[in-house]
Amino acid sequence: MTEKHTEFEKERDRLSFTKTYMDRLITSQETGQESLKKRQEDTLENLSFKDSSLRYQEMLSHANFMKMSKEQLENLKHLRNKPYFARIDFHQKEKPDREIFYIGKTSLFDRETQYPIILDWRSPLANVYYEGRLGEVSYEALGERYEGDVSLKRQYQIEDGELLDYRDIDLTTKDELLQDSLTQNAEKRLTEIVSTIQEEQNRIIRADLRKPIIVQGAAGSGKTTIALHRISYFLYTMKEIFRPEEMLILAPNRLFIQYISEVLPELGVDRARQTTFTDFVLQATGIRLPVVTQHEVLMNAVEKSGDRSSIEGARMKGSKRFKEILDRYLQKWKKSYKVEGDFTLAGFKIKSAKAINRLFFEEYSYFPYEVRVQKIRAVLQSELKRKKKRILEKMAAKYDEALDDALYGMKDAEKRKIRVSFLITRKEERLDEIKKAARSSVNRYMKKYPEVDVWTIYQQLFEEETFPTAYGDEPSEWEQMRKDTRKVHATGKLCAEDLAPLLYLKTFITGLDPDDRAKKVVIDEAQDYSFMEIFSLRKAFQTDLFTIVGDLAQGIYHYRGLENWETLQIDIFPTANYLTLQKTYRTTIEIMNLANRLLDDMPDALPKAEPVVRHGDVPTFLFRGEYRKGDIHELINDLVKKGMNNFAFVTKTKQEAEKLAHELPSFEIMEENTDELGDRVILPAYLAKGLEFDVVFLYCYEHAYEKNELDLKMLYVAMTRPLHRLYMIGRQPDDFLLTDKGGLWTC
Ligand SMILES: Nc1ncnc2c1ncn2[C@@H]1O[C@H](COP(=O)(O)OP(=O)(O)OP(=O)(O)O)[C@@H](O)[C@H]1O
Repeated sequence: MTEKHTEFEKERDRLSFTKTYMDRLITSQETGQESLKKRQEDTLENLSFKDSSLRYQEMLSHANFMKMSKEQLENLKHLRNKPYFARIDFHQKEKPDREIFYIGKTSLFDRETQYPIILDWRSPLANVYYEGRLGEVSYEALGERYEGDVSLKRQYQIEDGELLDYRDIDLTTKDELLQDSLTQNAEKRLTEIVSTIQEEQNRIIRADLRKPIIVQGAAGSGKTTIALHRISYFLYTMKEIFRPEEMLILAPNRLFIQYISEVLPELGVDRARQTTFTDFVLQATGIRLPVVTQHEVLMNAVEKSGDRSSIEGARMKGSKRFKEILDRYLQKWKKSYKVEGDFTLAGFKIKSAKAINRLFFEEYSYFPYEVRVQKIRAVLQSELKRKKKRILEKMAAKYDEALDDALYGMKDAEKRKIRVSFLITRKEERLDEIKKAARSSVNRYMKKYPEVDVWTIYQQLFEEETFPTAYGDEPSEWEQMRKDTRKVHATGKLCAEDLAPLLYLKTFITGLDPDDRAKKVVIDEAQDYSFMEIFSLRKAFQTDLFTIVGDLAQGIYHYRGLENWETLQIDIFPTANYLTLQKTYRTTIEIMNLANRLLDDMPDALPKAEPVVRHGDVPTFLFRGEYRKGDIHELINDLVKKGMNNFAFVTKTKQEAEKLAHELPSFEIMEENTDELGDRVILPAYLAKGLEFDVVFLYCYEHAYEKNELDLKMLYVAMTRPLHRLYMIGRQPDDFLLTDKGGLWTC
């Protein structure tokens, strides 16, 4: 018997032991659940309306427990088919022996000895598997540093609970598991990659969780995937402090949310909130108006080239300069909260205007204006309550004194009678008046504060008289932007670039509702965010826990988006860790080489993406005139036979996508709000961002790509979408900036 064979047997035994242990757990959990269910049914049957709330609470906690163990049970059953994917042999310095640890998606402990049968991939010790190779290593857990020696790293191929193969990784072997996983098709959209996380990716997932992180990563380098794995790691490490619902994932569009949704449960983060920046701000501000999207602005500029005003407007409203304008406007608006006149009751001072203003402008200065107002209301109410009694007593005493004077000081009986009766009635009336006034005095006083509606306040900023006071000595193009904004607002719409300022004003004026708050935020495709957007999010959530991932080479909204990451580091997240991802996993060397050439013509000096060694067919140009519909279908059928599952036609503009949809009825056109990504789709390049397909056809009808920054970036996005094949169908190679170099069409 060979050594490998004996070892294989041992591994098979180990897998069988793990599965048996899991089976026993599953059976005991199922029995436990049955008895819990029975108990619940009994309680329900015997429950009457007279039962105490304690009984109901007991039932509720049973139900919660059942839910929890049901989830655990489902997890266990799911894991049983692939309990672990790797093993490390680790000899910790202080310990006498080497220990073997199996690493899987979640941990499993021996109930009696508490020894880990499986280690969670997110556990500190598992880091040793992802970091570096064999030999001396160290890891940190609960603030302690442990050192030791890794003598073996082994990867397993397990399917349906059966061990198919294993491979040992040493200094020379390449990661075969990774190679295997990359040759698969995009049948399941985005997947979890816990078994093949690479060293540079692991560093991002596990980078200091208390600090913000900014990641510049090439197309296909795993930014989206890594950001989601980082949430999973975050929740695992910080489970005592954070709940999944407190995480917010901001995606570029709804299509993308649907695209990532499959991987979230796999990583145990499906309860994290996922939305787009637009939807989030509309929800947080309660504004229900249609938005002129940035795609519309972009398409307007692309399709009707020449109209630059909306692009210019977007650039201004996304800038740091605009934040300063808003700050000035807020300062001015804040002044309207200064009250004049003391808060009194029946002429008695309850609180002076000076003291009230001090509360607003000094003591409560950390709160949004409206929260300060509510706090002042509460203070006035409580002071009124405290002082009202004394005022009534004083008033009653004043009348009683007058009564005494009348009773004992007036000699004329008739006059005395009239005076006494008047004073008694007046006293009652006056006391009633004061009590009545007390009921409404706070409300009346609070009317001194301005009425707020963030949308109205924002619109007022663009009024002819208001704007100059906020924008100071800006050049005249700001005046054009002001007029353009007014025009859009007059149609009952708002521009995409209005959202960040609205969120900013909302944060300072009213603050976010508790339901809208988040404690950790992930921003994907961050290159397309403007300074104002990221700044407003940082202010709104008042946390530094941001994971920001993006690729400047894909910044198709560069006119409004971030030009570089330093701006974020300097002005928004000074403590941020900045990391890069250069290796790219999605596509083949041939496709990436072609796409990489576009980077040479881009204004920013961006490093080229390094494809992980995977070869494929050379990208092909097809003349549209010669290539008819029938040919395309034939080509697709051929590719299906070769195992390709999903296909996308990517156009430069939306108009072209619509035209093509008429020609290819078996393909579905994708819109911003489409929430299901099909297997045969047509979409413009800006919507393809972040997505991937087995095969991509770049299609040009009449809108060819030109050598300007926007087109280069759109083409780069489009070219980096395929996993396996790239075709370009157009009138001429130049439509895709291709030139003939030695018989090969290249960019
Ligand atoms: N370590 C890995 N193991 C296996 N597959 C990986 C790994 N890293 C990334 N991938 C795969 O590479 C592809 C690209 O990943 P992802 O979409 O996260 O990249 P991205 O950087 O966000 O891309 P883009 O910026 O182009 O949208 C996905 O199919 C992902 O599953």
